[in-house]
Amino acid sequence: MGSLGMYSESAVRKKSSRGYDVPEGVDIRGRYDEEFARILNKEALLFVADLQRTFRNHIRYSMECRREAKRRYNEGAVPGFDPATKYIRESEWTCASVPPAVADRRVEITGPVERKMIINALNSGAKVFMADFEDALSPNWENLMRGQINLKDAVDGTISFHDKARNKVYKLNDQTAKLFVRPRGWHLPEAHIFIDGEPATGCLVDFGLYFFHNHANFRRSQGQGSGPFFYLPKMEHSREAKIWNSVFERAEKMAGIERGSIRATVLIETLPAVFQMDEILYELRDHSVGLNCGRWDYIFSYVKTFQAHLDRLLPDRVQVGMAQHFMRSYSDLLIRTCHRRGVHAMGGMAAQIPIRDDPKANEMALELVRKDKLREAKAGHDGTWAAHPGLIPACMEVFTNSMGNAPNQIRSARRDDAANLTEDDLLQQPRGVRTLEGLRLNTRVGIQYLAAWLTGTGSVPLYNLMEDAATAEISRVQNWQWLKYGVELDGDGLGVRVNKELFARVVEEEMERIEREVGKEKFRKGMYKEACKMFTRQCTAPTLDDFLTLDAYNHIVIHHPRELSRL
Ligand SMILES: CC(=O)SCCNC(=O)CCNC(=O)[C@H](O)C(C)(C)COP(=O)(O)OP(=O)(O)OC[C@H]1O[C@@H](n2cnc3c(N)ncnc32)[C@H](O)[C@@H]1OP(=O)(O)O
Ligand SMILES: O=CC(=O)O
Ligand SMILES: [Mg+2]
Repeated sequence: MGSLGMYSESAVRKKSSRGYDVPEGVDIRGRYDEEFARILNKEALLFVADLQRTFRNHIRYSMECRREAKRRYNEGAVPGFDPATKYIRESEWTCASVPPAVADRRVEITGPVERKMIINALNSGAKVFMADFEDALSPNWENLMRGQINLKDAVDGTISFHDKARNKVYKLNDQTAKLFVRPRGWHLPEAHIFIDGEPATGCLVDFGLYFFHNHANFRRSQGQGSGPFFYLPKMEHSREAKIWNSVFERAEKMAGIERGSIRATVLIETLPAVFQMDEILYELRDHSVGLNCGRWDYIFSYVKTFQAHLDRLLPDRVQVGMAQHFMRSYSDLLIRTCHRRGVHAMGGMAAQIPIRDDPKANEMALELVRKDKLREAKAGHDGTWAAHPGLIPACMEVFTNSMGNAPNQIRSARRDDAANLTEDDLLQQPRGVRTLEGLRLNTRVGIQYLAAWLTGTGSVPLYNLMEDAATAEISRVQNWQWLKYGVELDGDGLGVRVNKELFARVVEEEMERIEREVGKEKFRKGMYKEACKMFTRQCTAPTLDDFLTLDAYNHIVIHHPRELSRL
């Protein structure tokens, strides 16, 4: 448990906030629950408030810089390497050595912080489980607070789950995966916790509460003396990594643990960040365990960054794979950068999941996953992601065949050849066609994903693929761009220009198809109509919303006493 020594007496003064016992300046507007109150105790809230107060101006400035960069890209600029930080890219330095507890990360499973899934993931045979508050989670109050409770029980080793329908009890095995936690991105507020009259920053809430309650137990039971471990999403610049580094240092100081105990893997999943990989590792050099190719957000970011560049339109979403030159270049440069700096270069997520009712289709899906993992292992990645426990044996086999008994390829796959990759390689426009069927699929997937998200589910199987916030974003921004610029699509061999009338017809027809596919009852009870309205607005808006989940978030914020609230 943390010490309160660094905070003043007045700051810990007791004040009631809708039943919660809170420090001065903190207001909890989410539903009261006795179990939540154990997570939201005064000391933990004080720690979160301290992080918020210390870093809020830095965060605000970083978000302003994002807006400024967007303005430049929209005026025709393209991202590139920063001449001012050439010395960081060109000088020789390494990150702190990899903690033994996480030397071998050949397969990592990911999933939302849902109770049964946490147990299944920790028992899955993967080396690491990334518990997700981000792409895979709909961040409503219940999910977030239950997620914190679940993680605490997981770290304590006491987590269990009784599936009453199947009369099955879930418990942890003796051997479990190592836990990493992914807090939300910098852009998302937490509107159920106000600090000094403003919504808290979502990721500081996720990180702060998890760290406060678990650092000691984690280091004892999981980290072999180091940790806790994190994944950091959606950064666009090393200044954002610098904030995380300072957050970690402050947390270590509060906990009285050695500097460099906390370790994090940064997802390189925005286009600007690929030009900042050395700089990001440099800022986090005492706290880093590598980088990861977050390919889905990366594709989303390519469209978003080039939203106003008509000469850089993407083909249909299904055609933008890792074999495209710009994607392969990104993965190769990430491997080279990480290995030069002595840390893991993690691969990403293949979208295929097991198909239970069709063995032939299942084998084809597995084969696609194997092929993707083989490319990653041969390229020099140290491990990869799996979306489902059923994929772990295949991923494990591919990486073990490639790496043998070595825990990783940090020393053996230097990939110095990738040092020659240029800005042009990283930005090369992907090849492929844009089709009416692509517009239809984007629409069908986007609406169904949003409908699930609004009802509390952040990752879903759709058409035998995993869909989450990152994959759904591609559907949204691609539709927006095609509509905005009246792009010509291939519609069964005929050129069809996208406009509002065509899109309205596509939306109507795809809604009918969704209703047929999910059944009338589920369609009526679900939030498909609300999702359709939201998705349509986002695709037809005059300016592109930065994130799908920012608008949608307003619809899942519930303040107590019960009232729907808009930020
Ligand atoms: C772009 C990115 O950011 S990728 C990372 C973020 N995305 C994710 O993490 C997605 C994680 N995966 C998932 O959420 C799920 O696998 C889905 C939604 C894609 C598919 O879910 P379902 O259709 O419910 O899977 P299915 O019915 O086959 O599940 C079978 C069993 O596996 C379990 N399972 C499935 N996926 C996972 C997982 N990722 N972690 C742990 N357990 C899982 C289920 O809980 C179920 O357990 P049970 O048999 O004990 O009841
Ligand atoms: O977070 C992972 C991604 O692909 O996006
Ligand atoms: Mg992502």
